[in-house]
Amino acid sequence: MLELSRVSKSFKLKAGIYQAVDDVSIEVKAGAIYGIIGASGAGKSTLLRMINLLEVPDSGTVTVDGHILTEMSDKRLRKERQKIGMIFQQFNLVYNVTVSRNVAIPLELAGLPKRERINRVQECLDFVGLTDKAEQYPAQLSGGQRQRVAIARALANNPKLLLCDEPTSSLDPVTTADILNVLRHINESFGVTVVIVTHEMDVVKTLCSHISVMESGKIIDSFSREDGGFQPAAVSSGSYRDQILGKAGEAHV
Ligand SMILES: Nc1ncnc2c1ncn2[C@@H]1O[C@H](COP(=O)(O)OP(=O)(O)OP(=O)(O)O)[C@@H](O)[C@H]1O
Repeated sequence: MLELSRVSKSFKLKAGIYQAVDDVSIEVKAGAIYGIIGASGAGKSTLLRMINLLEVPDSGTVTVDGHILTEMSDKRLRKERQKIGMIFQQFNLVYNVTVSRNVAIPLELAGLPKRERINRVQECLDFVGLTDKAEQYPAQLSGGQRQRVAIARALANNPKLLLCDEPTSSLDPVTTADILNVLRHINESFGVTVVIVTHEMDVVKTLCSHISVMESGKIIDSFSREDGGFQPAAVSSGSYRDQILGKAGEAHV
């Protein structure tokens, strides 16, 4: 479904070049919920943003659903991006328009006729349980409700892939559990592949079938709980693997 092959990204800072992502390769199978965990500054968000080319890699290739995004024209890329939804820690809603308009915006950009747009907005708001908030403004909603609007917006164009950048880091534990359930429901109901970046151990523990640990711009460990088989860590990721799996290999999702 998704393949990052030897992607790197550096930023020019006053102090010099900073290597945020360093020669990373990952493969995400269709239908997976793939977690990327690591400390602040490890390069997780930069890596995630390279999947839809919000951040253009310096080198390496990004392939989504058989299409090589890194080789596409801008026009083609805009089209392909419609198949990739994204949600953020700070929701990134448009605050001066209503909830329903927020969800409608990607449909307008995709050129969907008005009647179909209205129906699709309603479907998406129904799915996240916010039908009654359609004409409210984001500022009138709680954090969890705002993230639900962002999820509805991300789902509007029926994406095959949903990218989640610290989606629960601004939320309390109860609301976090609630949003994780919505993400699981999207994965199970629509077969949407989910890639989630987080520094919260509980998020990957409860949600993810595959996990990569990131440190200093590199993936230092990757493992899966799906088939009970775990690849040995290239470099020990110590507490992450142990805490996620319990004593290595014993825990199951
Ligand atoms: N646009 C940018 N310009 C300069 N430096 C950047 C830019 N984006 C990210 N960085 C730097 O790259 C490093 C990795 O950032 P990134 O946000 O990918 O890490 P992260 O693991 O997601 O951490 P966090 O959870 O704190 O966001 C950080 O040191 C950050 O300051």
